[in-house]
Amino acid sequence: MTLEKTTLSSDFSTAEVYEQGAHLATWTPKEQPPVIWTSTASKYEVGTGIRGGIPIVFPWFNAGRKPGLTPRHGFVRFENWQLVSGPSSKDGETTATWELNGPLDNENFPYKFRARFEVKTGKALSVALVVENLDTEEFDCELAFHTYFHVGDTENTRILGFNGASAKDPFISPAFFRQEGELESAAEIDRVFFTPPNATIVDRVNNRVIRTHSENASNAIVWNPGPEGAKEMADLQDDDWKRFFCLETACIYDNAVVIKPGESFTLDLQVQVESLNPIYL
Ligand SMILES: O=P(O)(O)OC[C@H]1O[C@@H](O)[C@H](O)[C@@H](O)[C@@H]1O
Repeated sequence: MTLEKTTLSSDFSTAEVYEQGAHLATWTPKEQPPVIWTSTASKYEVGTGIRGGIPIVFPWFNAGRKPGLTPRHGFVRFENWQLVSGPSSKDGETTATWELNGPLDNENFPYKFRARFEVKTGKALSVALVVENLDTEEFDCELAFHTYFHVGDTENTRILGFNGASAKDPFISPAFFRQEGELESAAEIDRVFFTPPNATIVDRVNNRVIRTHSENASNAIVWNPGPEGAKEMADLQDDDWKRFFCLETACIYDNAVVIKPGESFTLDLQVQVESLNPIYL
């Protein structure tokens, strides 16, 4: 069975969003390489996550904050979301919205909720995940956009914005540390920052910078599997670790969000691309 996909085209850029997971797979500004990347080895199968794009992580991140939470990164990326509005175009931007209603069949999150994923593609890409609590009890949850960014060479990429931030990195040690200096490579890293994902990605090979901004996120995570990790992942080509890294927009760990009955929380992300200015080299 093939996965249903919607294409949002605007005067400036194109986005493709799959119904399964409301998964934005690509975002490509006109006459440029993709900014949001998906693996050519990705499987587009029912019940299997797409390797790339913007996987929506909810209601827990990774293995979650207590034992026994499966699947990794929550279950909504494997569910079919419904396109409820759009795509519609106005003033050079195209928008569309998908919706998913819970509870779903997961004993670890039995609450009634509505999740909406809003996409706007134009000169910039804007996405928002709005989670509404329709239950009689409050719940807490972790949320993330696990975004895969395309760069020419992860080892020749700078990521500016996390100098001085509190951080944790399982590749280094389980302890907290302070990020000293900017990230001078986007390769072989799994680092959680306790600061929002307001960053400038300097891609010297594609001669451009990608800017990311979020109003409501509390954490940023930078992840790339490196050469050994990529070999172990069936839906990545062996050298794909050179072509992408994830910069995640998140509220995780102690920044998990409590949503009261009748209230909602919005996780947002804006992505812009511009030519490389030598001040960033
Ligand atoms: O393979 P998944 O579930 O899409 O997750 C991708 C990666 O996500 C990262 O956040 C994790 O730290 C990695 O361990 C994991 O491999």
